[in-house]
Amino acid sequence: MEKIVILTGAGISAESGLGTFRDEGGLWAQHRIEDVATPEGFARDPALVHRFYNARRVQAAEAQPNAAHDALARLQRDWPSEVVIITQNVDNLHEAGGAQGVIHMHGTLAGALCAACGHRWTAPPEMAVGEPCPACAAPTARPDVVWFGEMPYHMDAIYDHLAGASIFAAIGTSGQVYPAAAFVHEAMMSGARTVELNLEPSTGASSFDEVILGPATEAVPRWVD
Ligand SMILES: CC(C)NC(=O)[C@H](Cc1c[nH]c2ccccc12)NC(=O)[C@H](CCCC/N=C(/NCCC(=O)O)S[C@H]1O[C@H](COP(=O)(O)OP(=O)(O)OC[C@H]2O[C@@H](n3cnc4c(N)ncnc43)[C@H](O)[C@@H]2O)[C@@H](O)[C@H]1O)NC(=O)OCc1ccccc1
Repeated sequence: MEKIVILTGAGISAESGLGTFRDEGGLWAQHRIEDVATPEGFARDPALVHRFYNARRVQAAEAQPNAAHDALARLQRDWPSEVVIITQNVDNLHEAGGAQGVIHMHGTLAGALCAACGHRWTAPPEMAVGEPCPACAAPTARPDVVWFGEMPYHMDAIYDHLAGASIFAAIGTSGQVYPAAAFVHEAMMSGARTVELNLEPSTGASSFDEVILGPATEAVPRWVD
């Protein structure tokens, strides 16, 4: 039976009230990537970075999954074969929508990470500079997210899933950040049928067999059902 692999981006959470990165007034319009989403930025000004992620953590905690998240969870339940969801998003709206085993390749807002010993724990709503690690007590707690220049999480598992995909779908992503933006090529190489669902054609739209345009809360349930 056909294995489905799905990659999601900020666009799937936009209608849940979580800003995307590159759209008008998006996160990157308000903040310089270099300052808030790089290890160098964190070393330079950890207070600024914690403020950025604390605000997003509080916002994400109040957000509700939308019809697109729900539809993917339903597909996972009803499809007779494996449906794998890989997300670039650091919110947990897929899980809140009922999805299982979601692969967070860029980490999660809900997690804290010790930059000294690698210990992970549940992040408090507001992380503070110098927060001690519960394992080694080093004052080097950081958000458990993948910053630019850092290796994304679960890459081996992701490449295995892409190699076995019969259907690859990219939903709500602009296709501008790597290695996620290259997953469509990995999937095509293993003979998968590829479809993009987005508000507008992404940077990599021409690489897909099919492009379905529209808001995720309309396009995704229609594609699933
Ligand atoms: C800017 C870009 C050129 N730079 C990179 O890609 C860099 C460098 C790089 C690596 N390889 C390259 C090759 C070429 C060029 C550059 C590179 N990549 C890295 O540094 C990565 C690490 C990148 C991760 C950075 N962290 C993020 N997030 C976590 C933190 C945080 O969230 O704060 S990235 C962050 O931005 C990206 C945003 O993209 P989208 O989610 O697509 O969001 P965007 O706003 O752009 O687009 C939204 C889309 O939705 C649509 N939309 C809007 N509303 C709706 C709606 N309602 N319905 C449907 N669609 C909608 C819009 O039309 C739009 O198309 C996401 O990945 C998101 O996680 N690490 C790495 O490469 O390690 C080595 C390596 C290499 C190979 C293999 C293994 C390792």
